Amino acid sequence: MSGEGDLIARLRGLATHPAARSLLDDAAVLPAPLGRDLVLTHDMLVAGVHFLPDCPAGDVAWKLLAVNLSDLAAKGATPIGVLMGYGLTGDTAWDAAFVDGLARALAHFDVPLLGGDTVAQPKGDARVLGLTAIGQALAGGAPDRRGAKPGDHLWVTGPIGDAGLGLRIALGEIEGPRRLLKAYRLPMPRLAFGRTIAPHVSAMADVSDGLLIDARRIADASGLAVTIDLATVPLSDEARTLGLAPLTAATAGDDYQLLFASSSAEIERIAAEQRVPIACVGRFDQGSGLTIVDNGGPVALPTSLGWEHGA
Ligand SMILES: Nc1ncnc2c1ncn2[C@@H]1O[C@H](COP(=O)(O)OP(=O)(O)O)[C@@H](O)[C@H]1O
Ligand SMILES: Cc1ncc(C[n+]2csc(CCOP(=O)(O)OP(=O)(O)O)c2C)c(N)n1
Ligand SMILES: [Mg+2]
Ligand SMILES: [Mg+2]
Ligand SMILES: [Mg+2]
Repeated sequence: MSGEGDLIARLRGLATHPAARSLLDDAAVLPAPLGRDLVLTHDMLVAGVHFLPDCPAGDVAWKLLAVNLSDLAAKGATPIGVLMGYGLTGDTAWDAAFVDGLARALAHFDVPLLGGDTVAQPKGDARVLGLTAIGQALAGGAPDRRGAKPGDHLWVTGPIGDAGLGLRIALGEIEGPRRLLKAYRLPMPRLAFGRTIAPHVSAMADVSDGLLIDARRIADASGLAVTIDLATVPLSDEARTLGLAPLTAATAGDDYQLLFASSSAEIERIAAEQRVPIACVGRFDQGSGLTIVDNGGPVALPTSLGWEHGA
């Protein structure tokens, strides 16, 4: 396999949904879901920024799909299709492994590849990939980051911090169980949980950049203050064994857990029913900004609350 035509020929084998028009047309044509809002998101992955150059191509394909589906999960949406942007670097074995991994990921989430674009990247450039995910909101609409109310609790699904440790394992900085490496390379978007709790939240986002920074974004968007107790950040047993500090976990990012504001008693019932670990990590109040405490005692804010590109 080499070149644009060959890659598209391979992708054609995956794009079997009629809306994809066998990747022979200028665009995909998808019937609009009747009476439901469309949810649209686009996230990119760049080698050296989001994944290490030695990451297996199939895992990169999984992550490209999963991080976008995580944004849909945060809107309580059901995926209905994706469009992919692909940069060719001339490494044809990598391309073939990527397509195989993408096929597995699409099948796992039962989401059709509808189209995309393929371009050559200048020699030596880091690999760049993009994906647009299209979802269908629940009949009640999609939760917003702007809807938190004073007195709402801040909840997060767990664990938090495993992916950050997985990155350190991938970098060879520490040794640790393979499950942590997988948390970094193969995130699992919380689609089913997001869909079920969406009607019971006042605001929701996924945790991509870090628990603290993403919580502050919900607070800022809602015009409120948020207080987070580090003692309640849900760490995995493996992370505890490795001595992960809650503050490190809460600023590491790459978690792809759901973070939401709610005052509903339904939250704990749904989490127990779906066996999704959740933790109440904070609370929204009148005011502005982020305050962190540890078991109620004051803690100074770190200089960085999480990942910001170009910062
Ligand atoms: N280059 C861009 N063009 C248009 N909108 C953008 C661009 N980059 C980010 N956004 C928008 O800014 C908002 C925040 O982006 P981001 O932090 O990447 O969201 P998320 O963490 O949900 O992926 C989203 O509404 C996103 O669609
Ligand atoms: C090689 C490597 N270095 C560092 C990181 C850490 N990192 C890079 S981007 C990022 C935040 C998530 O990516 P972003 O593109 O900001 O996703 P979005 O917030 O748009 O969903 C994190 C935690 C990583 N994932 N891989
Ligand atoms: Mg984004
Ligand atoms: Mg995102
Ligand atoms: Mg980000």
